[in-house]
Amino acid sequence: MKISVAGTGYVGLVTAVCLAERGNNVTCLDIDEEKISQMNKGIAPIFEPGLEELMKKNKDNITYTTDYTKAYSDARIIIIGVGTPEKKDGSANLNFVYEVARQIAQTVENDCVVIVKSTVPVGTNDKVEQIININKKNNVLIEVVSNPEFLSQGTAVNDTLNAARIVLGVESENAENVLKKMYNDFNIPFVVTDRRSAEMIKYAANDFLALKISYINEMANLCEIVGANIDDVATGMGMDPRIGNRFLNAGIGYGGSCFPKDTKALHWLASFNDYELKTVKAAIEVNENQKIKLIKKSRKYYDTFNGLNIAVLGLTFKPGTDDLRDAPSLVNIPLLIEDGAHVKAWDPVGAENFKKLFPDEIYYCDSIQDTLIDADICFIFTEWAEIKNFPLYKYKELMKNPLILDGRNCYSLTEAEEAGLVYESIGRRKVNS
Ligand SMILES: NC(=O)c1ccc[n+]([C@@H]2O[C@H](COP(=O)([O-])OP(=O)(O)OC[C@H]3O[C@@H](n4cnc5c(N)ncnc54)[C@H](O)[C@@H]3O)[C@@H](O)[C@H]2O)c1
Ligand SMILES: O=c1ccn([C@@H]2O[C@H](COP(=O)(O)OP(=O)(O)O[C@H]3O[C@H](CO)[C@@H](O)[C@H](O)[C@H]3O)[C@@H](O)[C@H]2O)c(=O)[nH]1
Repeated sequence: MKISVAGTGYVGLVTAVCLAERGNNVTCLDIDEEKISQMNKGIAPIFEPGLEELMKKNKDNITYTTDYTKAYSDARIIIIGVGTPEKKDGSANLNFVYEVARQIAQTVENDCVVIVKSTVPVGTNDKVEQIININKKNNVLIEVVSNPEFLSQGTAVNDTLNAARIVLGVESENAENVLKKMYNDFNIPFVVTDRRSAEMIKYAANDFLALKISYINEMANLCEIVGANIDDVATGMGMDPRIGNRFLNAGIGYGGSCFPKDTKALHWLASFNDYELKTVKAAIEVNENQKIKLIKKSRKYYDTFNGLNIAVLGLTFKPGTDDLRDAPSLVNIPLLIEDGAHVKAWDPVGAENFKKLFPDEIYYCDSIQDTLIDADICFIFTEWAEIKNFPLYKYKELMKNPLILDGRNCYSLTEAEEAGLVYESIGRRKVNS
């Protein structure tokens, strides 16, 4: 049974490769010729641990193409994994999804099931089905199913092969059976529901996690004011199984390709339907402020960044990925530059992508040590293991002023104090203060 996947980003490519790993023949389609040419050479176009190895292992079961007729005409399952980025008003841009729907309608020659894996607002699957039915050239049955994706970047392969659940939003028994067969060898529990509920599950889950992060960040902000320590507060909260200890890391806010846009898209959808999602709105507002928290803290030490040497450790929105979408670095670094700072930065995998956006404005270093040389301040935006394990105390002499502003609580307060660093982190009381 031929499976085709539209879009070879984090979701499309990982899904395709994992389906191949479970014994399926998969065709990957993208409009980006550069990506397709790289993948045809066995190179993964994104940094995702384990992905390139699985691409190589399953190369005989995966075809890469830019030709949608070749991908769709004889496919029995087509998975849509194209982007649904944020529009200016916060709503989701569905143009890529609808374009794929039109291309499917023009080309499919057999009965087939179309799986919408992209994150889309409630009602989008209905619209995809309409577009296909209005435009289809051949007299075939094309069913549309919602099957949202829950993988996280950096652990995408493992998350797909060992997901907590597979959500199937179906409107017919046939579609349900086709999907259950495709996922049979994954041995993961199914949640079977209607299409609209499946679409809603994805947003409700992401927004809940975003809310959890904004909540702990607000608790951290209050801890700073009243003299408590967020590490201990989070530990104490997280041991209650009703709360759980994950997603309670305070910091400079959530970034990435999902939480920022999915909170705004759900809030927009609610407003469009005359309902105000107050909790989600609060999560968004808290996150916006949290992102510039370190800059605010730095004002205690400097009125201006003009002429200062600033070291930046970590550029990506989280460790384990080369993705910069909505990363706090993208908000903070322009503020530093505009104020006249000389910025040097280090990131183990994200520097190349950052260079495409800021080719000359900052200096890219090959090591953490080089970044620290002569720095007046060191900002930490991402908790890469290399940064967390770096013995700052050994290298503090390299800095002009050993002031560390840590947005990801990478070091223990005791460790930092003993090392003689001036160390500011998020939501933690200074030892003996
Ligand atoms: N990134 C994640 O961690 C993640 C996790 C779960 C769900 N999602 C959702 O999955 C969707 C995809 O996200 P992503 O991060 O993989 O996106 P991405 O931007 O990394 O990849 C999308 C790909 O689709 C391609 N594309 C655009 N139009 C196309 C067309 N007509 N035919 C074929 N390919 C086309 C683009 O060239 C690009 O390579 C989004 O809706 C996102 O919200 C993402
Ligand atoms: O305790 C925490 C956990 C995360 N974050 C931040 O939250 C953002 C998102 O992190 P994470 O959820 O690990 O990464 P994503 O790859 O964006 O994955 C999220 O978004 C995907 C896209 O929809 C979903 O599929 C995943 O389930 C969901 O976790 C990052 O900036 C993290 O630094 C925190 O600040 N504190």
